Amino acid sequence: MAHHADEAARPRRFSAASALRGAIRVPGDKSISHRALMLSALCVGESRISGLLEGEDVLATAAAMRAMGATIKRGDDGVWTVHGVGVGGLMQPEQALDMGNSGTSTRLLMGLVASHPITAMFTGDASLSRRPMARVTDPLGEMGAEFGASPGGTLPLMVRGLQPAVPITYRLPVASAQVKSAILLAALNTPGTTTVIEPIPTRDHSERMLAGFGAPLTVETDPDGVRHISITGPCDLRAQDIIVPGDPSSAAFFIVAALIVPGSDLVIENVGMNVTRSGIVTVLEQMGGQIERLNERTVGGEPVADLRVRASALKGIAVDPAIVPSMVDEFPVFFIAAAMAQGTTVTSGLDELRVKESDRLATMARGLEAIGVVVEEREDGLVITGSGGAMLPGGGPVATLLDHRIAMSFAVAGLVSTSGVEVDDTRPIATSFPDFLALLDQVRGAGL
Ligand SMILES: O=C(O)C1=C[C@@H](OP(=O)(O)O)[C@@H](O)[C@H](O)C1
Ligand SMILES: C=C(OP(=O)(O)O)C(=O)O
Repeated sequence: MAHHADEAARPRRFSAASALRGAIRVPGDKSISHRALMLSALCVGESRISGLLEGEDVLATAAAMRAMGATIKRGDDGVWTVHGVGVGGLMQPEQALDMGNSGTSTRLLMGLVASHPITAMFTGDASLSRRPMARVTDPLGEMGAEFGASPGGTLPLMVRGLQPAVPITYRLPVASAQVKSAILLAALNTPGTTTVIEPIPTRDHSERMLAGFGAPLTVETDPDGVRHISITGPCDLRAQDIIVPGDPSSAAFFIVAALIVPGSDLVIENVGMNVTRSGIVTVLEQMGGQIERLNERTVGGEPVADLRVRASALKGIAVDPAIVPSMVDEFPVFFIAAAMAQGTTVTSGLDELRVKESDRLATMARGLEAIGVVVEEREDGLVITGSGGAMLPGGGPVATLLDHRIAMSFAVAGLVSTSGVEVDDTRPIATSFPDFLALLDQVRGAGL
């Protein structure tokens, strides 16, 4: 797994672009790709996955599932085949599971290990080793798993699973699809009914895919609108053919780029439009962004559309904190859109951004300052004064702190900058979007 420690940083200057045009396709959804590999590895028989994201985070999940017994291969046609071990059949990995930069791999796999009679050591890069894990070790500990963590409860962390594990009813204290999913995955091999109570809805890919694989999963919404998600285990999963739709979080960089680069008219094909993920489109439309949904359809049990995005005069807004979970990873690039809007954009309720690959509120605030944007950092959000469509001054270098989304966001900012934006390291982009730079070069036209 790449930790980038052994090679030099790869800085790049991103300069102003002329109109973005044409049609592009973004790679497969990262959240869905992780889950497709994990669930396929828990079936007896062969599953086939098309459109799998081949980014470093997903490859970390593939390597871990192989280390626990699954056979996972990529065909020359890009389709992945997985021969699983069956629920209950995970084997003890011989070496530490290297999770690289990936929070999703780490937290979901801890759930799987928690209800198997195996012990696994989880390690990761400097960014992942700072991220909080108590949010998963607390509920998984209630189910009977044991943990040996570094002081502060961070990686490296040892997980000893229990079989049979104990079913729990757990109310999520943070809005986190990773925590919800870790518990649901542990529930697959746990006798009895495990219930996750989700007061604030988060991405529901786990629920959709578990049901698709035949897990006995029920979702009930109580009179207060709170979701109760239950699985009764132990249960078998049935091997599937899965098509992974394009990642809206990756599409977001091109949506924002096309909105802010004058004269742009860009089609982004095959973008996942699950409402638990599409908040960025809603909010950009509220700001005046012209985003047309074409050819709406269902792919692999998920809603998908092609998006036609045209350059638009954006207006600053106050973003409703209720929409935050459906665009939690899109705030870095959203802040670039806000920097180009007319007026002030106010965001709040973004505490979770402080515990992502970097502290995304602080990292974005410092980067925006470095390129001449007026920004106020608050405890739970940023307040950004937009340029009203005028080019941003530019500058840098912007510190990306091992955070792929920071690197891509400032690459987009460079497209509307007078003097260019220097990004200190583009290597982290491979975490989620290995083809990002090639696609950007494809649509950006001639630099000024
Ligand atoms: O479940 C998932 O696939 C993810 C959930 C989110 O994290 P949290 O659950 O920590 O909010 C998101 O930020 C991450 O990129 C992917
Ligand atoms: C937060 C992210 O991922 P993870 O938590 O899987 O590292 C992300 O991709 O923005």
